[in-house]
Amino acid sequence: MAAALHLNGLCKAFGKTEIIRGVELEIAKGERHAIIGPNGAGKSTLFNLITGRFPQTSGTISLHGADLAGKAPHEINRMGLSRSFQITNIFGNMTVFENVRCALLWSMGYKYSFWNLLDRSRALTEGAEEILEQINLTERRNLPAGVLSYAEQRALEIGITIAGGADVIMLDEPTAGMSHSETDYIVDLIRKVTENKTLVMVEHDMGVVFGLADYISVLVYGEIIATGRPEEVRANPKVQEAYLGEVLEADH
Ligand SMILES: Nc1ncnc2c1ncn2[C@@H]1O[C@H](COP(=O)(O)OP(=O)(O)OP(=O)(O)O)[C@@H](O)[C@H]1O
Repeated sequence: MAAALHLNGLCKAFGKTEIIRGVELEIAKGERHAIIGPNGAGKSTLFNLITGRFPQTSGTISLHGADLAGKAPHEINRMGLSRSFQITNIFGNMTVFENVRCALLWSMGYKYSFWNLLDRSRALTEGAEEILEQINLTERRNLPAGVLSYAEQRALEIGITIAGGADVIMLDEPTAGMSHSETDYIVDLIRKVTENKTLVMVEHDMGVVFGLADYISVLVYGEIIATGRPEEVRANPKVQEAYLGEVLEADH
């Protein structure tokens, strides 16, 4: 079976500066995979390459075996990959329910185009209600999204990301700026909504990474210096030296 995501010899240069330098990475279907590494290592760039925001300089990216070369972000989204943004994507004046419904309409509308209007409207409403339930926002459904707490807005953002049923979910620093209790809440939510899906996330909080990820890849200066199970990565001397030693010390 093809990997959910396969990066092969992936490179990206901005002008003469090589930012991603020959990344090889295979993420199996159903795996929760975290990409960690120091600031400026290229994690966001890697995300932007996978999601089609930047074209790669060389190498290939495949999603379930299909080459993504030349595909626009919305095409990649419709092939089953959905990402969240560090900066929130929410419409503050629209209700929580409308935000989710709108995301569903956008990402699934084309599949419904042959349905009649009433069935389509009913399916969208039911789909949005299901997502609200999953992200624990059913009771907040009629509030303008702008009045939700920060953690609730991030939960809504995750709901918007999973709307449309993508099976590869990419989250960029999902717990950035959160307190411990908010972080625990969002981690539980991510675990729940990514059940049976493939998760790729960039995250700086090592508690989150080690608690959630099945596999971790460490990106340093545009190269993956290690990939493995959390305990293998933690014990890897190269990783300790390049990144984790410092971060884990800072955490204590
Ligand atoms: N569009 C661009 N043009 C030129 N250089 C860029 C561009 N985008 C990113 N870079 C450079 O690429 C390098 C990697 O940046 P990137 O944001 O991918 O790192 P990161 O690992 O996500 O960092 P952080 O953890 O701080 O978010 C940085 O030196 C950055 O200045």
